[in-house]
Amino acid sequence: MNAQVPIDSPKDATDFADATPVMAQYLKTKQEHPDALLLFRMGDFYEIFFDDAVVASQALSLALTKRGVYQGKDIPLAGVPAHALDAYVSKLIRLGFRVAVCDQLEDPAEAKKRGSKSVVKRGVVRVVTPGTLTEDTLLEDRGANRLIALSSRGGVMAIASVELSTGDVECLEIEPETLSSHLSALRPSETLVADRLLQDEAVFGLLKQYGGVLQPQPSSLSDPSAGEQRLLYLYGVATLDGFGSFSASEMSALGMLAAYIDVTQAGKRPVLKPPAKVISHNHLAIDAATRNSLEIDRTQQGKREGSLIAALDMTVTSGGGRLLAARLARPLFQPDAINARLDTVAWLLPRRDARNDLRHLMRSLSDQVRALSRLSLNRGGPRDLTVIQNGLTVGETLAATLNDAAHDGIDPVLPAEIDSVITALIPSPPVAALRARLERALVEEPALSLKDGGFIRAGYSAELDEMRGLRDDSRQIVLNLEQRLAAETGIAIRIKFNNVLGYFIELSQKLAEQLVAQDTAKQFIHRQSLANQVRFVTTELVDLDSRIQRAAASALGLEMELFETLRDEVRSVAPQIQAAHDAICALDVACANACWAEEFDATRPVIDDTQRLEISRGRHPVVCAVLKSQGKPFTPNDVALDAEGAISARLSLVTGPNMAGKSTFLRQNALLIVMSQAGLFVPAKAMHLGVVDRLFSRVGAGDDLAQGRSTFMMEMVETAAILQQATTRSFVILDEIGRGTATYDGLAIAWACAEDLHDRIQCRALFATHYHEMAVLDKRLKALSNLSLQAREHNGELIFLHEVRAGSADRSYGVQVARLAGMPGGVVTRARDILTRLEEDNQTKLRLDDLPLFSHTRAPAPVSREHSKAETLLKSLNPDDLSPKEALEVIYNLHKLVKTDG
Ligand SMILES: Nc1ncnc2c1ncn2[C@@H]1O[C@H](COP(=O)(O)OP(=O)(O)OP(=O)(O)O)[C@@H](O)[C@H]1O
Repeated sequence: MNAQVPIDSPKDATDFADATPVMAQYLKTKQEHPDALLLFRMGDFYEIFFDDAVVASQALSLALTKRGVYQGKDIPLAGVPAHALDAYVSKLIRLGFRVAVCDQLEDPAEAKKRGSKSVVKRGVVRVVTPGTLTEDTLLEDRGANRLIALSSRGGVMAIASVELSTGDVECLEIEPETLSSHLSALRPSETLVADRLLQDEAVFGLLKQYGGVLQPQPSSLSDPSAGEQRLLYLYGVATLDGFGSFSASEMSALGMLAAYIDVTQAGKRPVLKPPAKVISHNHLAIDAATRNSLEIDRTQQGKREGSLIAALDMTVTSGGGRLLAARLARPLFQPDAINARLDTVAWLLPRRDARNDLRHLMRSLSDQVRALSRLSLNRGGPRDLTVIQNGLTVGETLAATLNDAAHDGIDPVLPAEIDSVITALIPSPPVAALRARLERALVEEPALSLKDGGFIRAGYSAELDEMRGLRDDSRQIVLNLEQRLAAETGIAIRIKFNNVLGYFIELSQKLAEQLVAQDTAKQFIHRQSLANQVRFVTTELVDLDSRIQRAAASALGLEMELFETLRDEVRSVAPQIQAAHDAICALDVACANACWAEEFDATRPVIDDTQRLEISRGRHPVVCAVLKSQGKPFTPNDVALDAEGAISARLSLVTGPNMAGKSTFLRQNALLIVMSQAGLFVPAKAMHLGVVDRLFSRVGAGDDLAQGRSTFMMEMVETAAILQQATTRSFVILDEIGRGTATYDGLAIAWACAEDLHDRIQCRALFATHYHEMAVLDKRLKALSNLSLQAREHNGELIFLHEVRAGSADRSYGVQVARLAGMPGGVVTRARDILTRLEEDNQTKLRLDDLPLFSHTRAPAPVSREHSKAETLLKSLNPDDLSPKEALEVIYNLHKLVKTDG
């Protein structure tokens, strides 16, 4: 949802004559951020005024009150405690709002020095939007959070994408018809798009569906040359030459991102990697409908549980989890690149001990790049430094472990990926120096917040140690004073502290009265009376208080300075930290796949650029795991397809009873292709894959009522897209095309699609159908074969074998499956009866191998219907004549009859 914030704040508010100085400051800030909810820091709260207050109070269930008057009207007010900001912002973001956070930029005491009426300086420190989150509390652990920009120049479309929390930036040129494929691979949380492009209905429709929150941008922001300037500023470089060359549309998209980052981060520059240029043709294209139907990263119900990634993900770091998801979202196309990934898994597979050591080490890591991103945006704390330190230390140990494994004599050839992982993890001299410094500087478990201090180790800075000494000594002096006053007065004096009064003496009412009655009472100055307590200070205590505050403030101030120095040092080696992090993610993914391969007996696919697909004893990675967890077996199946038709058919028709496993078989083969091209081992005995350029799946669509399309219409739209876009190198699975319409229309459409796939497109394809009549196609189409899944009837029971065999099935056993599903016995018997008659009828009326002739068909003749025994019994009764006992008897009789009927 892209929530619009209604703004009722004064529009012509240039002079704010009627406003108090603080309100004028608020109104001016609001004018600069009209589209965001403004959270305005006042003391310990973020206050929200005017219509924002009304909206926020509803969205966050806050009390709506009022404070002051503007132009004769009360000003509505809501507020959230400053310490709980993240939680509230997160809720607002989830609801689709943009939130501008306006902070106090100086200590109120500073402002007071300028005069009693002066206002504390405030400014918007960031605008929080769904695509620009950086806080762990606001982000999903294993999910990417991308902001993208879509642009079109001279007929060329481009997407630029940034993940602010990890620093990943990329851009790519795309063909307009592949927009859905790219959007569904990137899954942006927020999309920037030039106003002009939104007028294109097709683009708008896709963005609405897959683009997250849309942020239309004026065309001035999509100008490529202005974009270049913004990029230079964002990266703090004088030229972009080092980044490679970008087309006008890529530059326009990158420029939109840069402008948006500048606004939302209030001018702070995150550490970003140079934009990686993605070449669409180097990847397997998977359109949105296919991705959805294959349930790669989530099920059709939107859950991770039950998806391919959930079944495969054995990574131990969140970065590794994100990388695995990214690799599955965008598998590769070049055999060399795929084989390079597979080499790594193959190398790790036999080294079980080393793998366990590596995984154990990686488990101790926190998200380094997210910590780095927060530090670069001045949002990080001491714990983020610890995360970096730990990452560098563990990285070095990982490199050493890999080095040892490389010399274990099992296989002298080191895969290129492992080699580059080791290189990235061995620290350069400045990184090693930083690690050593962080180790010396930081305490083991620093506080979360910078303001709490105490994170710098004693002994790191002599100056800090001295100030802390002073502060701690003063505390001892307070204790001494407490004891002395107690001795002098004979009263158990307690010295306490709070932020308002500083140090004070607190006594119960009774003790206070005793104190006041004494001669010594003069030195005690009354400060406050509460219900049961009275508070005093003494001049000595006030003096001591300010000394302590000064020492504590200077110690904290110095700690902050030390923090900033360390942070800048971290920032200066950001590229090396990012490279080490990326290396760990790649290692994690490879180790995870090796572990998965070991547990699920997976194999390395042979990848080349033939046009074959041969799988021996393949298994569906998700269904097989589910059945395994229930202690049930999964039946492996083979497939052999060759687009050139040399070693096998290129198109197989798959028939078989309902529930026999047709859909599972189709999807399993598509998923094994996705896994192989993502560089992962696959659940099969053997697999040979000639790389696929585009993968298409049309499997059981649901209604898309939101778009006003029926099931059948959706099915036709998706099938049309497949037939228009598939190439000889594509792989297509079509499941029960045409089932959503009248039988003959459906059969005609399915038939024509199969012919088109076979004759014109000539790609590898599996086509499941219940139209058994289509089996005769194998006589006409030379590269088409029939496969079927078998079921047997045994003692009236239907037994599914889940085994794929050559040849076609002759029956669907739909009626038996209906019975298994618990359909009432009477309906099943009746259906069986109708089926027999329809079959007899069809045999005389239809000759479907002459398909074009079958349009002269008649609807089947109505079938006479006999009453069941239960119905006859019921008809013979008059309920009014029955006693309760007789009625009960009738129920028992009916039950018996229905059981025998069923
Ligand atoms: N190879 C297999 N080994 C074991 N069980 C299987 C296998 N394939 C499928 N199954 C089981 O059979 C169920 C039905 O499979 P599936 O949905 O693929 O059948 P179908 O033939 O497509 O059915 P329909 O024609 O009704 O859509 C699955 O949920 C799974 O539990």
